[in-house]
Amino acid sequence: MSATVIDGKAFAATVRAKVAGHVARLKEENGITPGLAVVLVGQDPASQVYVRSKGKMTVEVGMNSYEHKLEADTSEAELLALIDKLNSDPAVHGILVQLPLPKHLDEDLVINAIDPAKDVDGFHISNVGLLGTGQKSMVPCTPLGCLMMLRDHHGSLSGMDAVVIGRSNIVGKPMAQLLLGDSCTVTIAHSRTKDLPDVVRRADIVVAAVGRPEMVPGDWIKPGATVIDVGINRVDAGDGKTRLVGDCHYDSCAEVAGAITPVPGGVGPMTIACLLANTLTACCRANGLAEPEGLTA
Ligand SMILES: NC(=O)C1=CN([C@@H]2O[C@H](COP(=O)(O)OP(=O)(O)OC[C@H]3O[C@@H](n4cnc5c(N)ncnc54)[C@H](OP(=O)(O)O)[C@@H]3O)[C@@H](O)[C@H]2O)C=CC1
Ligand SMILES: Nc1nc(=O)c2c([nH]1)NC[C@@H]1CN(c3ccc(C(=O)N[C@@H](CCC(=O)O)C(=O)O)cc3)C=[N+]21
Repeated sequence: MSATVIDGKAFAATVRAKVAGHVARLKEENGITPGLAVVLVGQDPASQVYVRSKGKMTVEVGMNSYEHKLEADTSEAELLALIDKLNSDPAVHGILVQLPLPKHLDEDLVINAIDPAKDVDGFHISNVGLLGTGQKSMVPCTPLGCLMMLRDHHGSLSGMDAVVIGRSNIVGKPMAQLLLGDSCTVTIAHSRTKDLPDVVRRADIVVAAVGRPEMVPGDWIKPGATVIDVGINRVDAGDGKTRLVGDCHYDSCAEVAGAITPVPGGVGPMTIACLLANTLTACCRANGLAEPEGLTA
């Protein structure tokens, strides 16, 4: 069998076009322009690339983008003061603090200082709790993007066996909550899981969010299963250059799977599209306007 390739790049473009349509209407009918503030602390090159591409796409869909680049040695008090300012700025509807933060800053403290209504990453404890109890919340972008692709491919996910490999707060745990919300039977695997290959072999849906290049081989995949590869790993390409690979071994998984997301061009672009969708949703909620349909979980 040769898997259907789920084209995240193309799907993300349709999500952004939908967002852009709503933004245009918000401007015209309500005189409101959604605004997204991205805060980057330090000079990590990979983070700088992401922040630049987020800013570019924010502007492309018609929103205002506010970038705040702080020195690596910024104090916690300075960062908290900036978040305070953004929390009370009515032009800012979404706030994203790029992770990871430099070691001297307490990530939990910083994230929980963001107004939950503006927490477009969905990392604030209030949003985590709302998601866990099935209430309206801000849903983390990467898992939301994965869910959108799964729903689009399968229609209903009800009753499917799903295995999420990875239990991080930003991907694995919220992904498991969303799959449970769609009535999958969910297993969360991690570094202490016994017989990981056997666990993965039971799954109709495999979401890999580990951070280990090409860790999941094709012979772990149940024939016909759907593989969502969240991993973004930069590896040596041999010729002095580097290339991106996922957490799944693409060629061998694609031979057995029914459907698979590529890296690059899979989950990554959907993450950014969902960030813009969340910013639009936050803006609508802040202004008491109807939320766009199909852009939240
Ligand atoms: N496409 C996108 O938009 C995004 C991609 N990513 C990528 O997704 C990947 C995961 O990110 P993130 O969740 O932040 O990573 P973390 O490092 O926070 O979590 C990794 C998880 O994988 C588990 N793990 C590690 N080794 C193994 C193993 N050998 N077998 C089974 N489980 C293992 C860990 O288990 P334990 O808890 O026991 O240590 C942990 O739960 C990375 O490649 C990252 O770059 C992340 C965010 C967005
Ligand atoms: N507060 C916070 N929120 C995040 O959502 C967040 C974060 N911090 N820190 C870092 C991770 C990583 N992440 C990615 C987003 C897009 C791509 C993406 O668009 N990737 C392209 C390739 C990009 C390239 O070529 O490097 C693709 O997969 O096709 C990847 C990774 C968001 N993260």
